[in-house]
Amino acid sequence: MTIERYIVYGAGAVGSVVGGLLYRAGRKVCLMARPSHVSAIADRGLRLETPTEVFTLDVPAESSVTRLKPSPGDAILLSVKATQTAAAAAELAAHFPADTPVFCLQNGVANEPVVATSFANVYPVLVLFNAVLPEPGRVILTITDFLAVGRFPAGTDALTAQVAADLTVAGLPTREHPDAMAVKWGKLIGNLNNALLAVTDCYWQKAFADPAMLAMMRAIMDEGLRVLAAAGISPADVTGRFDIRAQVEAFAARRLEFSDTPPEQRGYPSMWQDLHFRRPETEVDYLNGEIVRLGQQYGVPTPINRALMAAVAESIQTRQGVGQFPLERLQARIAQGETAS
Ligand SMILES: NC(=O)C1=CN([C@@H]2O[C@H](COP(=O)(O)OP(=O)(O)OC[C@H]3O[C@@H](n4cnc5c(N)ncnc54)[C@H](OP(=O)(O)O)[C@@H]3O)[C@@H](O)[C@H]2O)C=CC1
Ligand SMILES: CC(C)(CO)C(=O)C(=O)O
Repeated sequence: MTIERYIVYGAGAVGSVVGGLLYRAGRKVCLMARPSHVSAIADRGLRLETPTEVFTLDVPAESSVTRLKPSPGDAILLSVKATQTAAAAAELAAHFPADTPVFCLQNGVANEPVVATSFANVYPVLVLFNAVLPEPGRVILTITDFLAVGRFPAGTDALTAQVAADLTVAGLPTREHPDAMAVKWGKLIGNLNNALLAVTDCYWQKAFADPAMLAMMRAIMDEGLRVLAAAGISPADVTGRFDIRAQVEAFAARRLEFSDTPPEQRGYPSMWQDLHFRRPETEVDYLNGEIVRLGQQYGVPTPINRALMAAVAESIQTRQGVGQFPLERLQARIAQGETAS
């Protein structure tokens, strides 16, 4: 099979960037998005802002899959939050044949197994860029790095090669990886910090310029790595620079450069966006929650990730948005948890 059309299911921040750039590169694309985003795109086009360019795209967008006629060259790029994966997979399975390839452009490690119960060809995709959808019809790509794609549960094939090539031509450098789930475990360790930045109201560049935030990020990731080691899970090193501690050090060395990031270039993690936009839920159960559950199973204490989960849950419950737990408050909560356990 050759992919002839990309259907982006759940075109929010990530899906709009990927779908928009693929469309701009001449690929056939349809975004499946919420009605407000679809009508803004129909009225004014999709405004895509990257660190170097701003352009508007008349990319096709629909709010229901029932408006699409399935075709043998279709591939689905799934970019809903992990909390929405089961519902998305059920809707997709009712409309598309079971051999339709589904690429999971999502964080966490729980999406692919769910999608694989309905679809035979499932592909984990590592997304290492930051995007924000501040309002319907407008998406901002703030920090760009690279993507990686493989088959689920393992391997690569002709479609991973095509997707890597298509995304790379579109301006999103993408490599194939034979153990993409191990790559996703590695990404999950970094994503444990999403909760920290959300509850302290911080963006990536500022966090990497702040020694106290760096120390906390390291403690969060170390706890996660201890749990994975006990569980026998080896997160993959995709870049050759994926020693997480070394990365933190490297970022620390760029402190001055990062401490002066203009507002439009600030990278806020997806969970910060969830709290900021007062969304009803976050992915915390699929990120820090994985570590807490595995820690429980393998007898590794996880007071830091537990405290982060509780802080995110409390922020959602009170609907007070980001920044409800400045670092000192969070540290006090962690200490309380350590004493209690
Ligand atoms: N943003 C980022 O920088 C990055 C995010 N990621 C990961 O990528 C994934 C997507 O994140 P992100 O793009 O930020 O999330 P968003 O919430 O911005 O995008 C998901 C979109 O899908 C929509 N949606 C859900 N169900 C449907 C449906 N049935 N039909 C149409 N639209 C639907 C949601 O609408 P609604 O909100 O109304 O439910 C939302 O607009 C997550 O797993 C995230 O962790 C990975 C790397 C970077
Ligand atoms: C890549 C990164 C860390 C970008 O913020 C992300 O995965 C997220 O926001 O969820």
